[in-house]
Amino acid sequence: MGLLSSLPLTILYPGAALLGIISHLAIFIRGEWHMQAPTLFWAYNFLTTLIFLFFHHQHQPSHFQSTLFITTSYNLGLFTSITLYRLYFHRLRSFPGPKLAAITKFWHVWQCRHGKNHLVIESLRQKYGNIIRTGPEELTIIDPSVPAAIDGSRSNCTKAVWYDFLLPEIALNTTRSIHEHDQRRKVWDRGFSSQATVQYEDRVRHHAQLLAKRIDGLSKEGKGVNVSEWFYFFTFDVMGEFAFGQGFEMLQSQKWHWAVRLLRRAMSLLGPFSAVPWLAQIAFYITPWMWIVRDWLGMMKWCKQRMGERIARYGKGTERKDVSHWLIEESVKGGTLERDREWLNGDAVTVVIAGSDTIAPTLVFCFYELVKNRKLQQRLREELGGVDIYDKGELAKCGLLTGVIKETMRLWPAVPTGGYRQTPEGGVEIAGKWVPGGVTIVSPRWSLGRLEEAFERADEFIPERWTTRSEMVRDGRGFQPFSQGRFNCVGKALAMAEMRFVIALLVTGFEVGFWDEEKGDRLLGELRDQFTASPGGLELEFRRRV
Ligand code: HEM
Repeated sequence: MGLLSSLPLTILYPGAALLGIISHLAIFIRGEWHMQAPTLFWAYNFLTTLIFLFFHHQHQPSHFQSTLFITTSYNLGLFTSITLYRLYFHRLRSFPGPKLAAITKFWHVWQCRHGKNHLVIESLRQKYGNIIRTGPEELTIIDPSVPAAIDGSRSNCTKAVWYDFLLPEIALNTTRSIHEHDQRRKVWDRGFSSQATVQYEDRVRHHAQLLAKRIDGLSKEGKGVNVSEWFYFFTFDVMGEFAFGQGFEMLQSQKWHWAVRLLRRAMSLLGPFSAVPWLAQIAFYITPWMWIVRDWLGMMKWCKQRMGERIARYGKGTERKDVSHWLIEESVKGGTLERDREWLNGDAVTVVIAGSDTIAPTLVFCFYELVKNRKLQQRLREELGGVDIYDKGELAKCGLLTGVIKETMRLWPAVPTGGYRQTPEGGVEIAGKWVPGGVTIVSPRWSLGRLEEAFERADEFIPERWTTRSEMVRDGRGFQPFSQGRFNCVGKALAMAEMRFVIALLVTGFEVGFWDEEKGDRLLGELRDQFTASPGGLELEFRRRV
């Protein structure tokens, strides 16, 4: 510090700038830094305060100004170096894309401020083609071969930094360690074996019937049904039971449960801020009082308490088997219940979000398509006419029903752009291009489903492409609504069975149309991509069939 005071400011400022350049080239250029964000934040603040106090102590008349100039010089050096490097020397510099996106992910945050990442990427595709540099270290590749390249059995890709977003919470779908994931997945697979899922089906049916009853009630009162609420009430109630053996009782109370409300508000954070996981770390550690962070932490606390109660019920003979039963059983058997508490809490939240926030939007969009095309609705009803809809096997054989669900998932994917992967250290060839290691790959289902080279009349809803008109699927490799490989959806079979049953129950029970002036404008206009799709409101008329 003595040296600092003897140096003239004309040397001090360029010196600070040089230090900025050196810290980029020697330190920050390597590895991942997002998890260190809170530490760096405090370290920078601490050093700035130290410099300020030093100048103050030296009775410098302009100690505030000198501190400001030193820190600004340092940051100028650091960020100029980062900018020049990312634009002109980076391994991805030859890939096309917006210049600002190559410099900083804040560009993406700004573009996604309204939660429309799926449309942002579509417009980039129109402008730059199918391979776009959407971040300093990120490529978005819209090609049917990408899902297999990043998730297929021969892929060595791992989950990208995005999955650290929710740390310190840990869960099956967020851990980035392949070893940890595979160990945990074995436990989950037991909870989703055919023997286990048979026991959940009763609960799905019970809640679906309650949903139909509520819809019938509203119809008798001459009211429209906002399916963007009711389908969520249904799926969250079912998944609450699977996770904690206790639903949210929204179908009963006919209103949002406060914890689900918190969860959905907190999920909106994933829309714009998915691009900058380090900012989420700063928010979690430094500003836990911020409203949106508070929502998330409040919801987590609620889930932890429910999981605590669920554990207390384990083995008492009164419990009904749910997903948690299998997760808890594994920990009890291994004598690791206390050690596994973080996993159990995180996994419980995963069941709730992964199971409800995916099925609900798929059902909403499915009914949107069925009311737009009443003839299709009628044909579906005819197909279901002679079928025992309570027989899962019979329903699975209904080609048009499955076609309608698949076509919904193609055009309106529940996970529109999410599922980011990171290339392995040695790099990998994707869509005919060599991609170096450590690069995030985005393979957006929203755009893949709309590729004309993969689907004939790609923008049209034609369920027959999955049944009698298979020539309309030119290249089906890109259609992976449940993902594939080791990270694929563990709840796929359950989800398909659940969706088939609810659709069959409602289509055979009701004539469904738009309510009043409704045309679906809000549904699409307010649709947000926040890892899962969050549709706007959709008011429908359900008329009980005789
Ligand atoms: C329409 C329904 C569903 C769709 C479209 C869907 C889609 C997906 C996708 C795309 C992934 C991969 C996500 C990623 O790469 O980060 C995934 C993973 C997962 N899903 Fe689903 N899902 C659905 C329903 C369910 C249900 C009902 C459950 C369970 C109750 C569930 C549980 C999970 C879990 C636990 C994972 C993580 C698997 C792992 O990392 O090993 N999903 N799902």
